Amino acid sequence: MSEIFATTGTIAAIATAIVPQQGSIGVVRVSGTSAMHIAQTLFKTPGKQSWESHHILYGHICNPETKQVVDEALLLIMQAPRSYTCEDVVEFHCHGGVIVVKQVLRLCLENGARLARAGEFTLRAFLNGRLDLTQAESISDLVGARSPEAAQYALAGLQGKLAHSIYNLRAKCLDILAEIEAQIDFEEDLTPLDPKRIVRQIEQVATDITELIATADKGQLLRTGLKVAIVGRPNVGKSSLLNAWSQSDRAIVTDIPGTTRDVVESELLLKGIPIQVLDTAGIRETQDQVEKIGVERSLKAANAADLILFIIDASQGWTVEDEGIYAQVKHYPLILVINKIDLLDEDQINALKLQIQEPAFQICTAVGKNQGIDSLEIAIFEIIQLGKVQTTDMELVINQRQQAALIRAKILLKEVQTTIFGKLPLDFWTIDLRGAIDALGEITGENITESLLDRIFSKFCIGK
Ligand SMILES: Nc1nc2c(c(=O)[nH]1)N(C=O)[C@@H](CNc1ccc(C(=O)N[C@@H](CCC(=O)O)C(=O)O)cc1)CN2
Ligand SMILES: Nc1nc2c(ncn2[C@@H]2O[C@H](COP(=O)(O)OP(=O)(O)OP(=O)(O)O)[C@@H](O)[C@H]2O)c(=O)[nH]1
Ligand SMILES: [Mg+2]
Repeated sequence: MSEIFATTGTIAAIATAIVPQQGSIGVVRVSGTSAMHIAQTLFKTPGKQSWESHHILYGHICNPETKQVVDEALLLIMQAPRSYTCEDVVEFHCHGGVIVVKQVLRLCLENGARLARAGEFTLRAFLNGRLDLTQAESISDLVGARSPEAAQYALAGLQGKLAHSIYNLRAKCLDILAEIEAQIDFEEDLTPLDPKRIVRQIEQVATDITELIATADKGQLLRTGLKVAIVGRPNVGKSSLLNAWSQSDRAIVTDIPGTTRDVVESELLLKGIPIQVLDTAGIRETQDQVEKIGVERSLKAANAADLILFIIDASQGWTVEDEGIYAQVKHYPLILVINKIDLLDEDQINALKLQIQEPAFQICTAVGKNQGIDSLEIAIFEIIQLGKVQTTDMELVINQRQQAALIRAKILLKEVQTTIFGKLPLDFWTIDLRGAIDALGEITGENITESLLDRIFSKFCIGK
């Protein structure tokens, strides 16, 4: 057994974010058989207080060797199995900042604990049966959530919504498997299986799996967000767009072409999806050394973006320069932003629109007047949902690991159906069905390898 499976030993870590000279309270968490002993060694209470589970004690944390007081603090005791890890847990609630919590952690390490690895508290919670793997992953998502919506989905996962669906699907597969195996073992005594019914049952499971798979894109968007680059020739209103959209004065706006020299970033949320907006230097042929580098950076930003907002100045029409830039970026997901429409009347706008056939997604704005941001957001939403199953009514989202396992399960279920249609012997039906059951078990952690656990939990932060 590798070390990651070892739940022996008492672990300790700082559980709160540590920021020098900040944070009013800092928590050091200890879990394992020596936790209570460590607390009793380090924590001195005035008078008599009861050391009971789920009680908080007031006192002082002292260095047992020097008798020096390190902090005035609170101690929270949670005795096994009624704790996060299902082990004995004690928490020292100290004063914040870095110095005190580090001293307290060190005292714990000097008195019988070892430093916890990343995710080790949650790993123990998983190994001791408090959480399944999807719930453990949700904790990591909850801590890392970048929007309230993302946090809400993570919480749904923590409460077992996904685990529940997967258990149900796996149970259905197990029922089908049991029926086939009974048929193999007691062929003479049982009425023959109806292949059509089995195929139908498998189809139902596969359909449910497909629905779950469709939530992965949304999960991915909520987790990693979207990188959006604004590109176009100088003076079309790129920086004005960044400012209007992020409701800030992040970028400098002037009527001098070539104002923006470097990539300017701003973060915003669109229905819970974190969006990193990059304003770039206007693209043009230039002899200016600094501007040249800026233009290179613009193209690089466009390259690295998930989506490009290609912006033109409506009052100038679709120019040769626009055409040139468009040729360089048209193979990316792209929205054409026709800006400064306040300078045109309706007929002129319509004429311009007729002239521009290409990009499928076009919007008209006057970002200098704060107009059109709503249509931009609608267009973005359309482009990222394009061609995908509507997932808004699903109250859960899956991650890429879960998606990979579900895709494997689905492929194997299709194989089972092919086997049944091919009239192969019953033994053959069970092979891929077992494979699908294993793939589903990998999601919840019923069927899991060490290296997979290692990969999942090492992504956590220390103390979680
Ligand atoms: N101070 C502190 N806050 C925290 C945590 C923690 O470990 N410490 N958590 C950690 O991430 C989260 C809460 N998770 C927890 C889950 C279970 C138990 C627990 O003691 N459960 C027992 C008792 C329940 C009861 O009395 O009914 C149990 O389920 O048996 C504690 C915290 C968020 N806030
Ligand atoms: N009338 C009108 N003017 C606008 C609009 N948007 C931007 N402008 C003006 O256009 C000029 C250029 O705007 P910027 O946002 O600096 O343009 P840019 O594309 O970032 O320019 P560079 O950084 O030089 O590439 C400024 O004078 C803006 O006030 C708009 O919607 N309507
Ligand atoms: Mg600019």
